[in-house]
Amino acid sequence: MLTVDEALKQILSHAGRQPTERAPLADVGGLVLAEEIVSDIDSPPFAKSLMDGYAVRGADLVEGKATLEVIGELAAGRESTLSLGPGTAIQIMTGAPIPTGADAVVMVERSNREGDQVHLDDASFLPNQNIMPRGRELTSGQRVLEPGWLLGGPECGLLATLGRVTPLVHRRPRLAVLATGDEIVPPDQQPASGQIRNSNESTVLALAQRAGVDVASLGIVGDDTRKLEELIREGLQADVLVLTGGVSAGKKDFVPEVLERLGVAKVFHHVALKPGKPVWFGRHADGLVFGLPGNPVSVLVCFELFVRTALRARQSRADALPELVPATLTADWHYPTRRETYHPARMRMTSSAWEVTPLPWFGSPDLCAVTNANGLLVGPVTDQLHPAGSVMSVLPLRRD
Ligand SMILES: Nc1nc2c(c(=O)[nH]1)N[C@H]1C(S)=C(S)[C@@H](COP(=O)(O)OP(=O)(O)OC[C@H]3O[C@@H](n4cnc5c(N)ncnc54)[C@H](O)[C@@H]3O)O[C@H]1N2
Ligand code: MOO
Repeated sequence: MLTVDEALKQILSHAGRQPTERAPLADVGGLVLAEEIVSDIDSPPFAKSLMDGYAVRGADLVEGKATLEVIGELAAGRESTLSLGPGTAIQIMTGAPIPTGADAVVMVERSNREGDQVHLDDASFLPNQNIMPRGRELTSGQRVLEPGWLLGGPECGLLATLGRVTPLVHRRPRLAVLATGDEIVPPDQQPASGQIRNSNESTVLALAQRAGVDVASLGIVGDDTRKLEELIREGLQADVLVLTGGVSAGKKDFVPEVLERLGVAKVFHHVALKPGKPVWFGRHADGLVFGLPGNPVSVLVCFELFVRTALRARQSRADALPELVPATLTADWHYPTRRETYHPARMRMTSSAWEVTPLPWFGSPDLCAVTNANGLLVGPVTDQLHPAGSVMSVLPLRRD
């Protein structure tokens, strides 16, 4: 059986790429850039004042002191026609262009104005202070963003600075989810004897929405190959189709055979993972299909490990793989397991490191325990006890 690491490598190599498109800057937050961005401007475009105060010639100040004649005023947004001669100052606002002749700005708090005269007293005065030179942030011709970068606040702000209002991005992935199983009923229904409500769809939709993906729900299909085929066909229109249930060894576990019959090429089935062992992954012409085991925590773990990685890889993100963090066990943990286990846990940052405490948990159907978790503690294959103080790996569960 594949290990989790081997399965992740398979996902990276089969993920494919989302097509690229130009999108309005207002819509690209959370998407991934697909072009190199080279600045065609200097920023700031002119030397500007970083403070409200007086533009001066450093040579006029002795130990930060001078009395100067104020010859004008400069607000941000105005171009300066004034120039500074010996013994003069110009009142200037933050963001305004530095006038010719000035080489420092003294903050207004260090001044005392009397009519056209200003007395300056700035004990910490330094030449060139409070001026941001032209091109200090970036210069024309400088490469500022690379393909594969996630567009967050600073990146979108920088694109706006450069006037790049329709950047080339990887199209937002579309994910469709289909829950399978005769016993599953919609959450707004009262389950009859032997039935349970569909929790997996809501779990997957919420995780996918938070991952910045467009989502569609295909509802529930019973264990009926003809109906399954029909709905899977519809689901294959999405970039990523996620099915839940019907992938293990039961007599009605039809999902793998129907997928293969519809031309989805199996990449793997079964990973040495708990929960989530029967997970199925395949690809077709334009997209990917995950058959997640029906148990609710298997769905969560497989989404965090595999679906999220695929979504990131399809957008060419360099950080596609799950990022585990080291954390110190707060108490002895005896968890003998023959499959690498992702166990609900609470992480806490101390002054110097992460600590982790496994939570009480009754296995893959126990979703309730996970609502208290902020991480999945990785239990390696072992029958040995992990003593308190051991450094373990944890997969953080981000809720923001
Ligand atoms: N003989 C074997 N039996 C099982 C194996 C195995 O290797 N050999 N694997 C076990 C493991 S591990 C898991 S996990 C489950 C997964 O099985 P399936 O993917 O076929 O899932 P189902 O049997 O359809 O459902 C499992 C469980 O989850 C509940 N479920 C299903 N869908 C939903 C939903 N949408 N919302 C909430 N709960 C759902 C379902 O009622 C079952 O209780 O197989 C083991 N068996
Ligand atoms: O792997 Mo199953 O997901 O243990 O419950």
